[in-house]
Amino acid sequence: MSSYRIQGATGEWEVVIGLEVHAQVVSNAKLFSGASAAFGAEPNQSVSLVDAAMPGMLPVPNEECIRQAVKTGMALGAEINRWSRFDRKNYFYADLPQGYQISQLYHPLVGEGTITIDADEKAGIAEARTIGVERLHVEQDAGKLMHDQHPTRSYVDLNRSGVALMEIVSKPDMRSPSEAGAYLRKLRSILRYVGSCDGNMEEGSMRADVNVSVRKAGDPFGTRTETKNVNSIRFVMAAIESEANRQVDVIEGGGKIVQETRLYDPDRNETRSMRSKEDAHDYRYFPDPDLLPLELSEEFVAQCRAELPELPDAKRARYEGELGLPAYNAAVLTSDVETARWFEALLDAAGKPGAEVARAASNWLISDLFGALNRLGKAIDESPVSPRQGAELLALVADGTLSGTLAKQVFEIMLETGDDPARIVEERGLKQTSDTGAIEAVIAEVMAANADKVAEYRGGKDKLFGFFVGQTMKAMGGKANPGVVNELLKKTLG
Ligand SMILES: Nc1ncnc2c1ncn2[C@@H]1O[C@H](COP(=O)(O)OP(=O)(O)OP(=O)(O)O)[C@@H](O)[C@H]1O
Ligand SMILES: [Mg+2]
Ligand SMILES: [Mg+2]
Repeated sequence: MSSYRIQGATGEWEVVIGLEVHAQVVSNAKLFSGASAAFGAEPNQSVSLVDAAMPGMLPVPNEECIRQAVKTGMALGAEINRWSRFDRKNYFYADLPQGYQISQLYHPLVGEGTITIDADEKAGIAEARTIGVERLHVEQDAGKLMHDQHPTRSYVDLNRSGVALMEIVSKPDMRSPSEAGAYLRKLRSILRYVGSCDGNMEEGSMRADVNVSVRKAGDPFGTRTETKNVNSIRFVMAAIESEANRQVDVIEGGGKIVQETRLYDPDRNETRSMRSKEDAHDYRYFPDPDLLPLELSEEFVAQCRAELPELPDAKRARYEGELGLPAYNAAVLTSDVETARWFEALLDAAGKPGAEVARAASNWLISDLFGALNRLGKAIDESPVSPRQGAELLALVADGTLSGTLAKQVFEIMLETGDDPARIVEERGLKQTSDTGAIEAVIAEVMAANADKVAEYRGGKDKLFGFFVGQTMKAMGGKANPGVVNELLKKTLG
């Protein structure tokens, strides 16, 4: 269990967190209409008669959206309900032309599953934890109101109206802001592996409703508040922290927590009441009469399962086991699907090498390539160096053409010019030399110029060996094979 506690006047408080995540489904068309679901179109350019709720229009479920949700459910290790049903959730708001949202309350598409979060000592997560997922259902998104386009009017953009969302509801299993952060990162990673949601929180394609309550350890759960539509992991963590502290203050001040919807204000780092229980919506849920229940055939379910890619936990275990990578490398390389893809393309280009080369490749990717991408402010799928070029560079190191130092120089030139490493080595004469005659000649010069140090070394000052290596390498412009230099120095110095 997490050791995260809030210190109040009356003792320590435990924080209980449950997250409802809305994830926009990757699909060409919307959940019940053929209009485009793409982000970034001009306002109201992707609106069909169904999305605008014209009278007499009938919804038709988009099989692709259902497929994405089923695959996501499978990736969460959840039960897939072969029979589910759509319900109308009725409420009145200007961004909702139908006057109701088609959702699934009573019979969701996906039942209970789990998400495992890793131990993270720095974040105070002592050991890996399995967080329960209550359900996953599909529903329609609403449109977007714009209040900043005109001094006295609000505009509505219905492009998002009817786009498919997956609502993924966790159990109240998290106990600290860090655990909530880790849960969201892991969920986002899984969604991206499956390809069912791009997980882009800035563009709003993944957002979280944050349910928080506090209690003394061992007590029953307290009353929760729900902070709606938080759009970054950092804000989710901050909202939990501030809301939990607020609740402790209220309770210790003799007050009561009311179950209510709140909003997080990042500028003031506080949550504010949006609507309280008294004016809580009665959504008057009922089965949508325009839609038949969803019945999934065995073939459809089997096909979804067959399409499921290797998922982050399995991939990581394979990297550690089959490829023999250190645990840290395996974790870093699998945490995000683009990185794993790049790494696997690198291994493919290297001809599916054994453990030693795989490890060298993983180290190079994590330190050199990530370092460079960081500097350039680029994501891995925008890397100026391709996996094939990376593999070629690593091969030049493996066959002794390049030393580690030279490889770094060549890599810098690759980043600048986009050229292949072999060509750079050829054109700029950056080859490492193992020519013993040339190296011996340089060693002789170095020893002549440092006769005093040679005497000290021979008198027992072993530490000086590194000095001679350094001098020799420097005199050879970094191009000598360090193995050969070491060997020859040992022989010559005695
Ligand atoms: N005492 C509690 N403290 C913190 N979180 C809780 C507590 N009880 C329930 N939760 C969490 O609150 C969330 C409830 O979500 P759910 O979708 O079931 O209902 P809802 O919020 O009432 O409905 P809506 O989808 O309309 O917002 C879940 O994530 C659950 O884990
Ligand atoms: Mg909910
Ligand atoms: Mg809710």
